[in-house]
Amino acid sequence: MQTLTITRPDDWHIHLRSGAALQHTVKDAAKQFARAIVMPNLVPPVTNVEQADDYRNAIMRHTTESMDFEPLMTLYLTDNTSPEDIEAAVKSGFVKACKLYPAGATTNSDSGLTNIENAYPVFEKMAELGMPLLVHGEVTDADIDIFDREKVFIDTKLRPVVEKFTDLKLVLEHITTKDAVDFVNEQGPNVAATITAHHLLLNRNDMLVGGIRPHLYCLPILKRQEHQAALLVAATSGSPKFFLGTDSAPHAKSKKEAACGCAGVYTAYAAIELYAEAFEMMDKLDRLEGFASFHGPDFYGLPRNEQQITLVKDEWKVPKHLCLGNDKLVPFCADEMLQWKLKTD
Ligand SMILES: NC(=O)N[C@@H](CC(=O)O)C(=O)O
Ligand SMILES: [Zn+2]
Ligand SMILES: [Zn+2]
Repeated sequence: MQTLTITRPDDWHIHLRSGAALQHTVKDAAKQFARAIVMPNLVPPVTNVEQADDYRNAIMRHTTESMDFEPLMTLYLTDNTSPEDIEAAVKSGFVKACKLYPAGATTNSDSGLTNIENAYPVFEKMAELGMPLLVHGEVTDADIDIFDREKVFIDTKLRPVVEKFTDLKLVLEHITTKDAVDFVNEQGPNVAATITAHHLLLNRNDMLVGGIRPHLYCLPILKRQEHQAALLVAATSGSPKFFLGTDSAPHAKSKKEAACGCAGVYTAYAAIELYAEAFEMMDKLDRLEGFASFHGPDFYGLPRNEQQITLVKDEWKVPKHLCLGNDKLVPFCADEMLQWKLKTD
C-alpha cells in the first residue's frame, strides 16, 4: 500500500471555538498537528493577554500529554488595541500573532477594525517587535461584489500597509484569488499567505451548480475555477511564502442549514488527508511536507517539528455527521470517499 511519511505538520489558521466544542475540535486538530494558530473570534473576542491566557488554559484542559499539542494564541485587534497591548502580547511568550478583522467582514467580526488606519500605531509596534499581523483580507463595502472583496481589499487597504510598514511580518489568511497569489509573490519574504484545503479542492461551481450547498459556504467565498488553479500552483510551487492554514471553522448543522446560514467549513477532522488529495491532483505530493510542515514555522521563526506522521493510501468514507459539543456538525466531504488516511497507532 502506498504511504507518505512527512514531518508532523502545523495548522497556521484554525477556529477551535470555546466551551463544549473544544472536546471535539482540539482532538481533531491534535491528532495530526503539533501546533495551531488559534483564531481569537470568540464571543466576546480575545483582545488581551489575560483573555488569551484563559482561552489557552481552556484548550489545554482538553489535551493530554500524549497528544503533544501546543496552541499558539492570537489577539483580536479592535479600534482600541494599543501599542502597549502588543508589548504585553510579545512579553507573554504564548501570543504569537495579532488578527485583523475588518468590522463586519466575517463570523464574529463585529468588534473588528472600523478603519485600518486606526491600527497604524499598533502595526508600527508590531513591526518593531517582530509580531506577525494576520489579515482577513476582504472589504465590507455594500457596493463591492462579494466575489471582488478580496482583490479590492488588497488594492485599497493592504498595499498602503505593506508600503508604509516595510518590515511588518504579514500573513494574508485563507487566500482565494489569483490576485492574492500575485500580490504575495510580489512582496518581500516578510509577506506570506495561508491556503485552505477547501479552496484548493473546490471552486464556486461546486457550491452553486445543481443546488446550493450551505456546507461549502465560507468566507472569503469560493471563487472561479481559474482562481482555484492559481492557488493549486502557489501551494505546490515550493515557495516558502505559502503554507497550510485550514481555516477549519465549525458551526452547528442547524446554523448552516438555515435561511441565513453562517460561513465556515469544518475540515480539521481530516485536514492533512484533504491537502494530500489536492497535492496528488497536481502530482506534487513531494511538496506537501514543505507546505504543511516547514514554511509556516520558518516564517514565524519557530523550530520545525521533529516528529513524523504517516498517511496511507486507503480509501475511507467520511461520516455524515460529527459532534460539536452537544450539537451535530456536517463535516466537509460528508458521506464522500477520501483517498488518504492518517495512520494512527
Ligand atoms: N472562514 C469562515 O467562513 N468563517 C470563520 C471566520 C473566518 O475565518 O473568516 C469562522 O469563524 O466561522
Ligand atoms: Zn477569515
Ligand atoms: Zn478563519
